[in-house]
Amino acid sequence: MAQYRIVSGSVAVISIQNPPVNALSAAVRNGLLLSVRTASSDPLVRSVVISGHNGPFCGGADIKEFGNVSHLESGPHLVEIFESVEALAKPVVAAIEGFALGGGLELALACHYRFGHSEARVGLPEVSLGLLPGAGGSQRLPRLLGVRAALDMIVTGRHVAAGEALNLGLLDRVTDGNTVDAAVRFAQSVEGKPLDDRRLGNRPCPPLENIDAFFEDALNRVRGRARGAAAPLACVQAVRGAATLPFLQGMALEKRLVETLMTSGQAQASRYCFFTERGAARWTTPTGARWDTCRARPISTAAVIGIYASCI
Ligand SMILES: CC/C=C\C=C\CC(=O)SCCNC(=O)CCNC(=O)[C@H](O)C(C)(C)COP(=O)(O)OP(=O)(O)OC[C@H]1O[C@@H](n2cnc3c(N)ncnc32)[C@H](O)[C@@H]1OP(=O)(O)O
Repeated sequence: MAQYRIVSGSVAVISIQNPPVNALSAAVRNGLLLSVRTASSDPLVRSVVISGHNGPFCGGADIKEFGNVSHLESGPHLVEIFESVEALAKPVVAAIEGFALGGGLELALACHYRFGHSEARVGLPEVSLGLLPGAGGSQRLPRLLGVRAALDMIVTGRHVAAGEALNLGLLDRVTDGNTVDAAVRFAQSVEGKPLDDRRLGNRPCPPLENIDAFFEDALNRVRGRARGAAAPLACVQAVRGAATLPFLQGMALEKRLVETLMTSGQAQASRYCFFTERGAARWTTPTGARWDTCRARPISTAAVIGIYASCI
């Protein structure tokens, strides 16, 4: 779901509500697109803030829906939602608390401004799921950060802390206080200002010297580390597309690459690992004891069982 409310007379606050990580399930995607359209058509609304309900901004696409066509198709595609956000004629500010990961960061990249809490972290960890950021992230991030920093984030999938994200230019501002309140005040201050420069889809990628050699080297390094994994190589190809193609052609390349990865055995196995690891952490004995709640019993006597064979 997405909650929609108007604050301070002119700011629409859209809040993603899907605990525990505010993943972008079909219901959230439907709510988000409807809210964006409502904000667009309401003449009283002059700016928009997107946040996560009760803490985290968004943990990304709903991984449970992957491989389930009927779930995926019961909501709009992320690419369509993010295009509507970016195209909105009113400033949109992402208010990031907790984390913005995968599709969550891709949503923030479609916003015109990004505010983060000082303890928030952001990242595009799709590669760990055998995927690439397939909702515009592979095309928008290089346009914002430049190829080197974007490629590093996309190929490693690492989580970046707010301070580093601010230095990289990924976040526009960081606050220790209430992120939504700060974002609302800022949104009001930029109402009516031009937005063209703020739309990453409109920007060219910052130029890079010796582009062919750079990507050849990147592919070789990734090939050496990837041990047969397809996703890291596809990530390099997609970022190369961002550096060399117009935005829409880059988006088409990203789509082709992610569609191939999504049905691969490697992606299916990675999803299985994701949920199994979390299941293992919840495992209990039949009495309900868990690794983190039980205590070792004291040992008072011990015996050694076995055969001792000495060499003569
Ligand atoms: C269609 C376009 C093509 C591709 C686009 C892909 C874009 C994507 O967004 S892919 C997903 C990218 N996101 C991630 O990889 C984030 C995965 N999640 C995490 O790393 C962590 O869960 C966390 C968000 C950092 C939170 O960690 P923690 O607080 O330690 O909680 P957990 O125990 O890990 O998770 C709690 C609970 O939430 C479930 N969950 C987490 N993330 C997702 C998700 N993205 N979708 C669905 N469910 C998610 C997790 O399984 C746990 O639930 P259990 O019932 O306990 O398993």
